[in-house]
Amino acid sequence: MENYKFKVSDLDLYYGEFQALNKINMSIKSHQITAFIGPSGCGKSTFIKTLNRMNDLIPGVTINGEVLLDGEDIYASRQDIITLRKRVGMVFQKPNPFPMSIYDNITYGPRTHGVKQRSKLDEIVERSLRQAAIWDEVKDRLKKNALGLSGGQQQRLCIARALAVEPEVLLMDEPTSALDPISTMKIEELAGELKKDYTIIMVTHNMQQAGRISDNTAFFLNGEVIEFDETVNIFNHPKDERTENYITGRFG
Ligand SMILES: Nc1ncnc2c1ncn2[C@@H]1O[C@H](COP(=O)(O)OP(=O)(O)OP(=O)(O)O)[C@@H](O)[C@H]1O
Repeated sequence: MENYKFKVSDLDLYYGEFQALNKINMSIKSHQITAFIGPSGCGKSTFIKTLNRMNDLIPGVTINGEVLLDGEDIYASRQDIITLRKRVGMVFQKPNPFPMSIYDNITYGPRTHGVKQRSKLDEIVERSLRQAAIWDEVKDRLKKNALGLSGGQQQRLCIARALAVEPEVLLMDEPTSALDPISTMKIEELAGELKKDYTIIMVTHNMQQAGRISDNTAFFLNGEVIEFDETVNIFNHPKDERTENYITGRFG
């Protein structure tokens, strides 16, 4: 049997009367990078947020269908959102460090989950920052405010913060769109490293990026998944004409 982390069936999402997602069916494999591409407003961000329940608590949002994480329905009433968000972490488009020290940014999540011992917190800080490939740049300034870091460093700090609670999945919503090319390259390399330990799901506007780093790609259009396949197939032999038109730059 294939090793699927998420299995999404017939997922619809409405903002009020407006249907933003229409019958999404998708199985997402563990320890791979899955990319979501498609023109602006097609539902990529809305969909990625359904995977850790970031939008069903918005007033007026209705969700139908099923999202299984390791076979368990994350929308079942017994599901605890705090636990879900610990398992499925998220990094946003704009780096959003908390206005506090680098050390406190990283330890915020673990402390919330009850880790108090100083030596344990120190260990988490070093491990997370190393995993996010930023340890060497910040190890001598852990007590300095995180807002003093560059944009690219802030984004790697946010990745480290997400990793500090040892999630299983990392959702990334256009994590490099606010970054320069060198920082972008670092985050792409990092994603490639992290997939050994985590399942990574990423929204990107940048098709070259999807082509470079993802194993699987879903093409979204008007709230539907038009095509979902291995990235090499999506880019070299798309089955749907709309996918082909999009990846060859004919619209979007
Ligand atoms: N909170 C909200 N309330 C009402 N409509 C919303 C809300 N968030 C998104 N939408 C609408 O849902 C649709 C999908 O938006 P979404 O942000 O998921 O698209 P996207 O593919 O991620 O776009 P982009 O690439 O521009 O970020 C859009 O028409 C958007 O206007």
